[in-house]
Amino acid sequence: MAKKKAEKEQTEIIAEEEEDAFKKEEEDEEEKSFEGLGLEPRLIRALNKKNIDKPTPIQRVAIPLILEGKDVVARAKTGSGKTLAYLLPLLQKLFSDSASKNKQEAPTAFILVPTRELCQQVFSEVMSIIEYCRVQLKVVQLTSGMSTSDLRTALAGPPDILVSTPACVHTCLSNGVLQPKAVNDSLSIIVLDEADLLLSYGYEDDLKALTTHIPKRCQCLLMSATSSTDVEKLKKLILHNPYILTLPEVGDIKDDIIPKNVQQFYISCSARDKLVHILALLKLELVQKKILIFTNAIDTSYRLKLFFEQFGIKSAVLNAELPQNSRLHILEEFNAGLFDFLIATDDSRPQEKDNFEGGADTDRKKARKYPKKKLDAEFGVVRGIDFKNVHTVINYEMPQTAAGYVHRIGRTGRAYNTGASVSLVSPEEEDIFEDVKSIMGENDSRDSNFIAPFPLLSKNAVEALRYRAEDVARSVTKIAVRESRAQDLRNEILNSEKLKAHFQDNPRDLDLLKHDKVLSKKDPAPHLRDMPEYLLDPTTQEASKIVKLARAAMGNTNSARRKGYKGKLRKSRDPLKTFSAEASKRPSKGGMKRKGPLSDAGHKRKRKQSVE
Ligand SMILES: Nc1ncnc2c1ncn2[C@@H]1O[C@H](COP(=O)(O)OP(=O)(O)OP(=O)(O)O)[C@@H](O)[C@H]1O
Repeated sequence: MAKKKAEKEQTEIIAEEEEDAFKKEEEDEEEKSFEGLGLEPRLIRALNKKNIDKPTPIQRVAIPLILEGKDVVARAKTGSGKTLAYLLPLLQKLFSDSASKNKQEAPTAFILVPTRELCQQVFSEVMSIIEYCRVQLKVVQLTSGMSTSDLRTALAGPPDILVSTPACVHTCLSNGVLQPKAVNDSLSIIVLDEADLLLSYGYEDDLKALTTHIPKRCQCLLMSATSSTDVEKLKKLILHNPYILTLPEVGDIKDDIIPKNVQQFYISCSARDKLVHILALLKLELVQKKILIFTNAIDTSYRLKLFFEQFGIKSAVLNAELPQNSRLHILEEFNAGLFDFLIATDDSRPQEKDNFEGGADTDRKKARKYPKKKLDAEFGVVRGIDFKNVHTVINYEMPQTAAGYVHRIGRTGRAYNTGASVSLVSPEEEDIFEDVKSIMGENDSRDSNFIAPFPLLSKNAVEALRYRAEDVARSVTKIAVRESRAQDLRNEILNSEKLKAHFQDNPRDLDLLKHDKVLSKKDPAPHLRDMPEYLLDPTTQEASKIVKLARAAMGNTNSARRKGYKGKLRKSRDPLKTFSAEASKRPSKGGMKRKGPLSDAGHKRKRKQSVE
């Protein structure tokens, strides 16, 4: 009897402990949810509609602090969700302010970004949330092409949120469209997004002109992917409130800025052989779509486009030379999944200082070695642009700095998605590749940033395509490239005006023009478009099949993407982690941590049952 009583007591204690642990887990879970961060139901419903259900680490830390009114300096990896980290609390504040709003003469919130593309991106993001929330907030974006009367019209009202580059705000202050006193009276929150770029894009004077009018009570937020002396400078320039917080999860190590869920690979080959290698990657489908290819020069991107066309691969180019409306449209179409291959040239910023601790000097030296032409100071193909659902980034040419590399590969593996990057490295690019490797960490540390040789492409597969690739490459002459580039530019300039007018009337309409249209007059020859079986190396064919299976398993198809489906890569199905065309010498590399066979939820249910 006594034994039975003791046993019962023991069971009760265990049950209580289990219950406590369960409660704590539930509390932790709640804290990890958007509700637990103090966001209001309208915003959470809007997030659900966008298929966003749980906050990223930066959002978890930043949102409560911003809601409390703290100044925040947030440094977090590319693609970690910094935009929503400041937008959600900013909107919540404006929702509650709008109820008690007095007559204002200037916007309540400024969001300053370094490029027009980012203006558009942030503007669209704010608009989509506001629409889902069904609240009456006015948001405007300013672009440098706007006349004084356009600016005056845009700011009439005034809007609640202004999204702009610092230069446009400065213009408005100088020409009286914005009154300094009104700014001082109305401004209650200012965000500097991609803060590390604002100074290197030459906005220092514009920001200085604005800071004198920022009231002391104004909450200031600085968001940045890298830490740099420029961010420090900005902190001193803009942050009034002495309570400055650097988020605890962000340390000073370089790992912090490199997405861990991007598997990085390289292929060593001569500069000349890059064409046949990239052809093999795409034609044999060894990398998953959508694919963003980077080149350092615009001519190279057209050369690639013309080359791909001969093999029936349709792609679009994106560069600083194209008119702004075309660029925005190309980005929107690519993001909507209307085409799968985008060739971007990101060589347009002459004065960017990419600062990594320890890497800055080398980076700058390298950058100086390659003089750059100024094309459009506000254009940023890479920095901060949210290319949606890019699974693979290919560096056809290595970027000129290690920081450039990080920002390029940060275009994949965004938020909770996974991705891969493949860099084609010629002997001339070994120096920069060494710099990149030194930032990524050493080979033997086997950490997730390690860049591995690409495992799926065998030598035989490359050789089988060589004859065709070289033959086609010869036909893509410098003259052909120049003509196509000029023709494309002429078309895009004409289209740009059409796009402008059209978008004014139909802001959500995308399917107007095709940017992945063919440049050459010749149709691809059937023997190039459809690779004959005998040319396909059996090992690589096997690899290709597995990549296709993985894509199907992940739901990573065009139609699925268009429906907004976000496939989550499972490590076990990822051929890059399980397969090697060159006999599997390398063990697979760790990417994102996967949950065990029993998910947290499963555990919880089981435990609860045992308690009951
Ligand atoms: N909590 C979340 N869950 C899932 N997806 C999210 C979440 N938060 C943001 N995202 C998505 O992740 C992508 C990247 O977000 P965002 O552009 O804000 O990253 P970032 O940190 O600003 O990157 P960068 O430094 O490159 O600008 C976007 O498509 C965004 O919609």
